[in-house]
Amino acid sequence: MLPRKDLFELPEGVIYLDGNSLGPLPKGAQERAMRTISQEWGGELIRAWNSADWMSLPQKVGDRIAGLIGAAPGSVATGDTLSIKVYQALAAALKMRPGRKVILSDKGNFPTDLYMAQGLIKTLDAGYELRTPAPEDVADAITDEVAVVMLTQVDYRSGRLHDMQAITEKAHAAGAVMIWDLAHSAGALPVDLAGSNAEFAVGCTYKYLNGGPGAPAFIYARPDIVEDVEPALAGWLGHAAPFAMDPAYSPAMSTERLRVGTPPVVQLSLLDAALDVWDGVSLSDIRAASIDLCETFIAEVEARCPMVTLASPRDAQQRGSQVSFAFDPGYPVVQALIDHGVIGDFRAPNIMRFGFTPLYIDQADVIRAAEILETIMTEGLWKDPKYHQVSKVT
Ligand SMILES: Cc1ncc(COP(=O)(O)O)c(C=O)c1O
Ligand SMILES: Nc1c(O)cccc1C(=O)C[C@H](N)C(=O)O
Repeated sequence: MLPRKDLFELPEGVIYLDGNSLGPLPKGAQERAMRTISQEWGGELIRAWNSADWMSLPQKVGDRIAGLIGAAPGSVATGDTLSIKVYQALAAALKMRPGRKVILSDKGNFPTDLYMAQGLIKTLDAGYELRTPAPEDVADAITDEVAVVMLTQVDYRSGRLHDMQAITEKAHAAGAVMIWDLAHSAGALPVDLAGSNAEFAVGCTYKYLNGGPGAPAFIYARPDIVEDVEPALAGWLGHAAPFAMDPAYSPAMSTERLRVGTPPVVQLSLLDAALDVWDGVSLSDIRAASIDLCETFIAEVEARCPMVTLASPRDAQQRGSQVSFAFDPGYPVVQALIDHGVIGDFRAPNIMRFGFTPLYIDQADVIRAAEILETIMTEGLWKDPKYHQVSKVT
């Protein structure tokens, strides 16, 4: 059943190992976006909110994402950016634990998650503290001072996987609220969000869900607590009756209260079409194929390139759907790889990062990518000065 390369627009001659940063364009998505623009917006104008049912699109897409992360229909809202959703989840979670002053994350978390916590702490000015131990020390750092544990399940740099079930249980045993960032999990591996019992989860849709650059983010609130969730950003589309235009805010009685303003309709319809590639796909099959691809890549690269060091967990069960290698200087090596048709990316200070997406990457791609890396390393092609010019986006 896998891979399903024919469902994607992939440029000829490119091995794309960066779907963990920006997924490729699914074939139906372009047509759907064009239809939304020309027929719905162009032809229907404002009537399209009803005639094309734009108003239901955020919830419809939320339900499709819910199906991919082990959440119940109605428990996932879409819109805004992941940074905003992190802020909302954290602000709501802190309100649920008055008297506790510690936010626990880890020092490997993606910068925006940490910045959101730092910014919120400053805004609240109520003595909150952000603690960021090493990822492997998080479980031991969960104490009864902790209000919220906020972690990204798969570390964006190393691919290290937190044990969602065990950490959530530990957080709850200590009386803390749990927030998971699923940016590098949704569409990458099976997630049992409802089974984990976490209160909140957030994520983006432009990586493994292939929603395109700037695609809307998502937020989950556990159904049994949602009516107690206090929205920090009380936007009109999170109101129980937006078109009542009531000057007083009254939140929707569902995760919809975590919506803020007007949904990005073109991106949402594109994402809706992009999610079609998951029809009939089992995430357990994806996980098994992803592990095979990662294992092959590690074995091939280690056999061919002794100068690089594995910077991801060696145990596949402790790793998401990416493999990182450390090398100094990694940046020009990645630029040379891109120039030779293998797209991965570089993360400072010295990480060469490769994402494995079984929907459109197969074993032959992985072996070819390792061969090209070997040529670049053994022939020193990366030393060419043109690969040392630093771009804005790495
Ligand atoms: C774990 C994680 N959180 C947040 C973000 C970014 O959030 P935003 O979509 O708001 O840029 C990323 C990637 O950019 C990420 O990997
Ligand atoms: N969101 C991105 C962007 O707007 C530009 C370049 C990269 C990104 C990313 O998503 C980076 C990604 N979260 C990472 O894991 O590094």
